[in-house]
Amino acid sequence: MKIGLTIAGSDSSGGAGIQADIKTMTLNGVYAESAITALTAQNTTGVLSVLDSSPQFLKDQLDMIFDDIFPDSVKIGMVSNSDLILVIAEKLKEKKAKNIVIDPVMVATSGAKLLKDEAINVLKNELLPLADLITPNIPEGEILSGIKINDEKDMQKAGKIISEKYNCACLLKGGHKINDANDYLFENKKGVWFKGKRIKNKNTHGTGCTLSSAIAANLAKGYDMENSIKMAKEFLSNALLDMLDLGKGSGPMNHAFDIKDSYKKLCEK
Ligand SMILES: Nc1ncnc2c1ncn2[C@@H]1O[C@H](COP(=O)(O)OP(=O)(O)O)[C@@H](O)[C@H]1O
Ligand SMILES: Cc1ncc(COP(=O)(O)O)c(N)n1
Repeated sequence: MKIGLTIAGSDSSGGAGIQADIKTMTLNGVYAESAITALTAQNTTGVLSVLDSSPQFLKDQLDMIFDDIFPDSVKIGMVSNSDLILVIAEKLKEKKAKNIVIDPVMVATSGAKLLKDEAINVLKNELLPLADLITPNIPEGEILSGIKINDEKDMQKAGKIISEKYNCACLLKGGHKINDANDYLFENKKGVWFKGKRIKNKNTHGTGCTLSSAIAANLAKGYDMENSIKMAKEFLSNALLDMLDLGKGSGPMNHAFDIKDSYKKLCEK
């Protein structure tokens, strides 16, 4: 059994964060471990409050994980302050973690800020250089590249800048209304598009978390970067296509679309 680790925040509504990551890794055939950076009180309409883990407690979680069941890949999501970012950077280096996927979560789909302004430079200088892959959305891509992104040409420029700056692969995600949900990978001096049909579904809470943890699961299983992304995008599209409709805002997807019949029976009991 291959092992995936998610280092991220808990989403009380279950659609994003740690909860989305564990479901995604599990349903992609990988055993999931978790180190929780923060508890959020949130639902599909927004984030009410956030309780950060202490740096010492995050350190303890990472020690217990790495010293026992060593993960084959690591996905990092919401980390709201610089002290926690520094703990993660130090531990990833100390433990020689591999296959590191960083989703540089800054703002939730609902609009809530999940990364403090003071932490952006620490994220850029200490954590991103450790990544094998960074998966920014368009607004995050603008902050990391320093350029405005208005079309697919700009996505290509920004993806190249980010990849070269942090010496890793960069998957710039096009979910934010620029195009047909096409994502752009820049890796080893070359770019490739992952085409996606935009699905008419307002329930996109947790798409970024789901994509990055599916990629991490595939890397854990030994797939290369391009195939890991291709399969992860398929998984995400299928979860969106299931048209689950929960909550008053932008709701979660159905990660368990693939086991629907047996799952449905369980739900009916
Ligand atoms: N309506 C949609 N239909 C199909 N794919 C989508 C849709 N919205 C987002 N995606 C895909 O979901 C993934 C996450 O993208 P995005 O929403 O940009 O990230 P984030 O959740 O970090 O803001 C990307 O692969 C993107 O192309
Ligand atoms: C704990 C946590 N982590 C990440 C996200 C971002 O997810 P999304 O941008 O898809 O809302 C979130 N809403 N909550």
